[in-house]
Amino acid sequence: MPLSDLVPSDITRPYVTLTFAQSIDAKIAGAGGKQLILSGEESMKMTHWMRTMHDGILIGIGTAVNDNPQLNVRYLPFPAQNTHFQHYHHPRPLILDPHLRLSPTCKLIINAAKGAGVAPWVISARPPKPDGFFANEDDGERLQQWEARLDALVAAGVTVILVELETLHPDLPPTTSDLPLPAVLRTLREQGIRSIMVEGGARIIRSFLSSAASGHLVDTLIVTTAPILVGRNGVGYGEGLEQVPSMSHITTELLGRDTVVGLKSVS
Ligand SMILES: NC(=O)C1=CN([C@@H]2O[C@H](COP(=O)(O)OP(=O)(O)OC[C@H]3O[C@@H](n4cnc5c(N)ncnc54)[C@H](OP(=O)(O)O)[C@@H]3O)[C@@H](O)[C@H]2O)C=CC1
Ligand SMILES: Nc1nc(O)c(N)c(N[C@@H]2O[C@H](COP(=O)(O)O)[C@@H](O)[C@H]2O)n1
Repeated sequence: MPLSDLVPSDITRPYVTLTFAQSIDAKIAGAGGKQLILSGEESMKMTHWMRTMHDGILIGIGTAVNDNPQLNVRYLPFPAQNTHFQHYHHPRPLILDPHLRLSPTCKLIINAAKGAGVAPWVISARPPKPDGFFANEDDGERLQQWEARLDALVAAGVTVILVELETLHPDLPPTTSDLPLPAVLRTLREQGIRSIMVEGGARIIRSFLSSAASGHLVDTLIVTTAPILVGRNGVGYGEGLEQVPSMSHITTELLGRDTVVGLKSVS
């Protein structure tokens, strides 16, 4: 049963499962962001099962650019015939990409064209208008370049969904180009996405875990820990995490050589 069938239909955001794989020294990638295969065969299968259970799979543009991921369901046994599982559900890839850095030739787009995945949605924000007291001469060019990238992505089959950036006051420019997660989630729910699996990377994990101030945004946290040490040059997500959500333990499972820990939100 898809997870979204368990989610009440009147909530204002999707159900959020935050999940990633880490080394025992809590690194999710190697030096310089090098992608690491941390999960063993069994826990990787678990990740792909979880992908079938969610409407969407959300990553940040840093991961999309660095890993060129596929985010589809590939590592599961062929579904049994004559059951309700005639084929697996691929989640919709959702990329948080304020500056539209996603390449129109990335695997997500190529796969969707071949039917090996679902066309990605990019969530972005229009750069501030180049007028008013705070405008500078680069703004116009920046907006033009962003619009050209928008056209290229749309031509490649990507749906671009826009949210408003946060400002301290309507007359002031945005304080950050990071997309406000409550608005992102609300918009996704309005677009019919009832459950998402957030896979990372480091900045996105940190943003979701720090979101306690804006009301908790993580319902379930599932962390695979592989028996690998990466060392201090690896990419971690814990630095600067001040306010973390209150969560309680659900389960600890050994999958092959990995340990998988599940926590749920305490609201
Ligand atoms: N082991 C694992 O399970 C996983 C590991 N990874 C690894 O993570 C690394 C990538 O992580 P990282 O470089 O941090 O990139 P992320 O994938 O976390 O993307 C971060 C970017 O997303 C954009 N963004 C938009 N809104 C937000 C927001 N609210 N909060 C944070 N970012 C936002 C920004 O783009 P902009 O800069 O354009 O403003 C930001 O730089 C890679 O090395 C990858 O291999 C990734 C996923 C899973
Ligand atoms: N569960 C898990 N284990 C690992 O060892 C990983 N490196 C990741 N990474 C995430 O999966 C994406 C790659 O997905 P595809 O194999 O291309 O479908 C990668 O970008 C990370 O989000 N996850």
